[in-house]
Amino acid sequence: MKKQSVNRVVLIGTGAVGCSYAYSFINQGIAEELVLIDVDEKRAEGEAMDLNHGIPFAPSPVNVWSGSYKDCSVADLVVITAGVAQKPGETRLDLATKNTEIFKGIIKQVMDSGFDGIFLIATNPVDILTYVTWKESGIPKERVIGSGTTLDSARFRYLLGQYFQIDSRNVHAVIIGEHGDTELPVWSRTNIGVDSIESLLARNPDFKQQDLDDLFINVRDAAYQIIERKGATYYGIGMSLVRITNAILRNENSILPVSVHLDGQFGHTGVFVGVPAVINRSGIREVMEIALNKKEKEQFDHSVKVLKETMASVL
Ligand SMILES: NC(=O)C1=CN([C@@H]2O[C@H](COP(=O)(O)OP(=O)(O)OC[C@H]3O[C@@H](n4cnc5c(N)ncnc54)[C@H](O)[C@@H]3O)[C@@H](O)[C@H]2O)C=CC1
Ligand SMILES: CC(=O)C(=O)O
Repeated sequence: MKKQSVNRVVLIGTGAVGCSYAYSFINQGIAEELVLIDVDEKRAEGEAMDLNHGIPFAPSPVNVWSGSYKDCSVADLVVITAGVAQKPGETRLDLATKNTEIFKGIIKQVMDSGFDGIFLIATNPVDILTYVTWKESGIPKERVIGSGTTLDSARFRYLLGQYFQIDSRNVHAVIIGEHGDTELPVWSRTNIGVDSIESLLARNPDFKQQDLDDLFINVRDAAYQIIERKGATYYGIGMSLVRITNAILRNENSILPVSVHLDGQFGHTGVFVGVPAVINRSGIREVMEIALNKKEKEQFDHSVKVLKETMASVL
């Protein structure tokens, strides 16, 4: 990978998700350069102008401009949020064919620039589009990352924090599998601070398993609930993408549940799916093959099966 003194991130897709990412990116001061690209060039230009007007209030200097695919040549990270989003009633998997076509065009243009950095994908269905990015780009799998179940896990931690009245930053919990209808909570590895869910339920009769089952349904269906109310979701994913960007650019070795290529881990190969992984400046340092109980393993296998069937239908 190239060496340079400043970090450059190129964002492709300046719609609701892309701009929420850009806004959060600037407010957290995480890199020196942010390039905006959209098929709607005027929109990208307008967003760059608007974002630049907030820079006097940013924590550190950042250069934002609307650019072209040539700007990817020396980029450290290309973040893709371009494509179509779900309409009320649509699933994420319904977007697979259309967004795969859009991605083939985008990835070709990025690679034609000479790009040799890391891809971070958010467009849905994210596990499928991350696979498409890997296949079309030829970039090593460690440098192709999907947002996976990072947002779902944040929703899960937030709701668990509300239920147990504990700061969600002290809630250690992950959702794994498809970022979509077949995702699953890893209850066997969920801790509130240093306490397991099992011991919390055993100690306090006010906490009930049924409430936790309902809580997970609200996590799984959160996108439908929000899209039904306001047409799209974007702030949560914007902040999730910035969290992953930080893990990469700051070489954090952070563990986040992202969409990664499995090479035998969890008994699967040839699929991108959300599981915990260690992320640093090289991309995915390693996939964390956490132990799952029997029910979790069955649910995970089903989720992978659905992803593989969808991949077979679009590729
Ligand atoms: N991974 C996750 O957790 C989440 C993913 N998403 C997904 O993110 C994607 C974007 O959603 P929104 O921003 O709400 O949609 P949007 O419609 O607001 O923005 C999409 C942008 O992509 C641009 N675009 C379309 N084709 C393009 C191309 N060929 N090249 C460059 N730009 C192109 C459009 O002009 C538009 O500005 C959707 O697929 C959505 O489902 C949304 C929320 C969470
Ligand atoms: C739209 C979407 O994927 C989400 O909010 O989870």
